[in-house]
Amino acid sequence: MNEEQALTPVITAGLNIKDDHFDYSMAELNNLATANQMTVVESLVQKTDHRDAATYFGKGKVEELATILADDGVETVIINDELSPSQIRNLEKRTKAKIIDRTGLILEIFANRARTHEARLQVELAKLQYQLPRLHTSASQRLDQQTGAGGGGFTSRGAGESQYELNRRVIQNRISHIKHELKQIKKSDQTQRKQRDANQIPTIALVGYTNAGKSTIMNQLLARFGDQDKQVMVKNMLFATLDTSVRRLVFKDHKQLLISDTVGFVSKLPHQLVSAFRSTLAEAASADLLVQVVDFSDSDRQLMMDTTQSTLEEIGVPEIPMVTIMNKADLTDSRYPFREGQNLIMAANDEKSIDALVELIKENVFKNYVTKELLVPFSDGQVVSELNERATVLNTAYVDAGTQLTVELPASEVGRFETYIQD
Ligand SMILES: Nc1nc2c(ncn2[C@@H]2O[C@H](COP(=O)(O)OP(=O)(O)OP(=O)(O)O)[C@@H](O)[C@H]2O)c(=O)[nH]1
Ligand SMILES: [Mg+2]
Repeated sequence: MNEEQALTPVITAGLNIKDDHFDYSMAELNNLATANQMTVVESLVQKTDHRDAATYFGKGKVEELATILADDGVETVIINDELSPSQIRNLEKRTKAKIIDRTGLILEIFANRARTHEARLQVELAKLQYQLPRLHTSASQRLDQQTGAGGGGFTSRGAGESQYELNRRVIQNRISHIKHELKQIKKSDQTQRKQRDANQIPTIALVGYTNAGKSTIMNQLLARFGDQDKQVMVKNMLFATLDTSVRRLVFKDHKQLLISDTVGFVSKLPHQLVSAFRSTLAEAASADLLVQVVDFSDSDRQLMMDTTQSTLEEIGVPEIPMVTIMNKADLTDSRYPFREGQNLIMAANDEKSIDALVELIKENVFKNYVTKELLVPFSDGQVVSELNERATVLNTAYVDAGTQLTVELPASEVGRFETYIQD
């Protein structure tokens, strides 16, 4: 992203209807705006007990908003909620500004940030689904049928079809086209995952609120146990990661696992994006262990953990064992690394913390491992190489009858080596 790009000045506005977390969600809205190359000039809040059906804010507040916009010379307003299409239209009419609701803003961030083909398709799909009910039906939108204007070039208008109907049809066609393409991608992803499952390498997934430090932790693990060249992007910004990256970690004892870094969650996730998340998080859904990363230095962390939990449920991630990492402890007074059952207080940039994290992960992922003594005749040399590759060989000795090994291996694998096991 071009850091030099000019920032768009905006005013953020919210309606507080007895919401205990209102200040938090307004602060988050401002961060979302910042993440979308905007600069928040002013924030406007109305405390009320209902939303106005026509203009969302009450009449007085709308006037106040229009005055502030004129005084500040700002032309864009971001609203902390999903508005109905007519509320957006009415507000635009009365304020003469461009109105973007929270959903629209998050969709814009995703659209600007998506990199892979799949992520781009997912975001386009979400945007089209958001646009569909927001198409204008007013008479002014009905263009002369002979001009064929605005038809997108690849479809022609049927007899008696209005511009509105045409736009609708173009969007619907595009939606089914994208859905089809996504299905194909999903199929090949599933094949890849099946292959990984067949390789029996356990997988873990980093999940949690946006900006908690998932990618930073991924990179620290890669630096020590993976491919240094395969680092992922870290940024102090909401939604730095949008695509899932899967990497391999190999520990000194030969045990290996696959780790995936995923998109972060945010409160009030637009429902149009839920399926985009579902597909991005398919890696998490099939993981053996979820590593929830929490920003321990944030006073709203409980809310973030609740959001993580409800988002995982919403996108249909099944009950998978989870450990919780209280990250960024260096910004708190807490002692770290500090382990408490399945929780760990740590800091991503602290070596001892990473050691403790690896220990916690290994305990959970490799818990069904057993240690066995094996005697492999020299004639079965390939078994020794297989064990060296796939199991943790703790000791090797050569005796007259063959190779004697002490190995640690998954209980599920024991059967395959039954004939060599000595007891
Ligand atoms: N002080 C401190 N900062 C951290 C720590 N871990 C991560 N950060 C910072 O927090 C910011 C966000 O880190 P990321 O790793 O990008 O967070 P993420 O969870 O991947 O965020 P998304 O990709 O947006 O979901 C960056 O500026 C990191 O340098 C930590 O333990 N201590
Ligand atoms: Mg990230």
